[in-house]
Amino acid sequence: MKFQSTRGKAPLVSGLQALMNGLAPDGGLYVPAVFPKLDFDWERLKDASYVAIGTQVLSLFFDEFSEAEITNFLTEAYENFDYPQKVKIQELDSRKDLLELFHGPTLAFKDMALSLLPYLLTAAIQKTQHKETLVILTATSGDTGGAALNGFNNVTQTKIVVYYPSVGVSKLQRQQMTTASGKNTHVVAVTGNFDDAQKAVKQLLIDQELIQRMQARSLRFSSANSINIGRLAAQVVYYVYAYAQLVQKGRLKAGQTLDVTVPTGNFGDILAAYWAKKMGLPLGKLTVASNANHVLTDFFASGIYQADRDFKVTSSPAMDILVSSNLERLLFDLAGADSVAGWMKDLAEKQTYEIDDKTLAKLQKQFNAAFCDSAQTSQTIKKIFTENNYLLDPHTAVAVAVNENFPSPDQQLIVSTASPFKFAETVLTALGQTAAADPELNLNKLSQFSKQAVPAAIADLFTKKPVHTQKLAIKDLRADLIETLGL
Ligand SMILES: N[C@@H](CCOP(=O)(O)O)C(=O)O
Repeated sequence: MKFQSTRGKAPLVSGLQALMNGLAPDGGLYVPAVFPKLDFDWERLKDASYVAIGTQVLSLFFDEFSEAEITNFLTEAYENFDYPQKVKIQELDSRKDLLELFHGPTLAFKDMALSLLPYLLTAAIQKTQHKETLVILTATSGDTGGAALNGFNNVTQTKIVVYYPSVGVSKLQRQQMTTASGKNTHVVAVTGNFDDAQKAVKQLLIDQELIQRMQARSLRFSSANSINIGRLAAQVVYYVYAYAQLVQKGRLKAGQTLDVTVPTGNFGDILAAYWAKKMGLPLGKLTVASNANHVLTDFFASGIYQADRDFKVTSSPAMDILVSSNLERLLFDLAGADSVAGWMKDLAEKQTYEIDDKTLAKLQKQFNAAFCDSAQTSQTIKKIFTENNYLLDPHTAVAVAVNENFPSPDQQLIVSTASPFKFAETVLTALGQTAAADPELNLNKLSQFSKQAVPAAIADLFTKKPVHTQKLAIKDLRADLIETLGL
């Protein structure tokens, strides 16, 4: 399998190369040159394990690895998940199921890909006989950072660098990042928002002067964000697994249409659903659920992407994003590299672009999009707890609320991206409880109120002392990297 850039100006590369590069040298994102098709034998798949389905899907993307190698990566990556099947399907009502993707070590869906990416990357380094250390640049609005730091913790031949916004992330997300103990970690709070950090990362990844200095020190950039193809491929797996499980449970007949709703920020998770559909999975409408930063809702309605607007800090911080990177991959699929290159140039220069009517019509045929503000998010948390005795985190609550906007005859899958304990303060307040200033106390309060145990993965998190206390302006990140890497 070869990979091409969405902007059409970079050479075709192998899967191993695409994994290591992270971003294509022309600033575009890697996509499969020819889309693989899955063989859906539901009689067999309905009883298959997550690892077995993962092996089948990932072998199509990364044929440089043997099936046995991929099975080993997946087995080891998900070894410490707190749910034996790795992801859980939770029935909400007769037509709706939640897909819980937060049973990994940092309690967010990011663990699904970021527990695996270190295995894929280190194997790619070995197979291509590269001697360099990978410097993995990562921008986060809260969840990716913790998951990347955990996944790459002390992984040989890697150094993991995380930039997070100093304002907006939850106390628990901050604690996960600032207490990362790996010797290969560098974590910086930035005085800017996620978009500023992501823009800086993308610029650094293709900074030729820096790349040359790195080469002289036997260092090489990669990324742990969903711009990395390894993230996307790993996320396709859970849609296939979820479908198989719904068939197994009798919630779906093989071949029946399943609609999917995804709380969306950087567009990686919903793009993975679109790719699964392209590979032949019988998915229907894909619903893009946004919070008060509803740039995507407006775009799907009008065809105008308008990033130049107020950035809002909301109760669903991981989705506080105005420039959704992976939308570029979707647009490439619908309109091709020349159009994408032009739109991305407009976005960089004018913070806006407008797609043509034909592309907009194609988008609207496949996607719904709507948003929900923080007040509706709270109401949804309360309603679902009262009616279903089920605790939603704020991001999932956004998706549950938005899903209500789109009545459909088809079965619904709503992606549940984080544990409610990651956002205990917000969840307690939504439930009418008084949240304390002390985040550890809130974990216990939420546990008592909901009669659910605090997840073991975070039980002693607040006993750890933060070791990463650096705070920098975006303009100083390059100089800091030069100093940190000894360039
Ligand atoms: N929601 C993310 C933002 C980064 O997205 P990614 O999927 O590209 O890593 C976060 O929580 O950091």
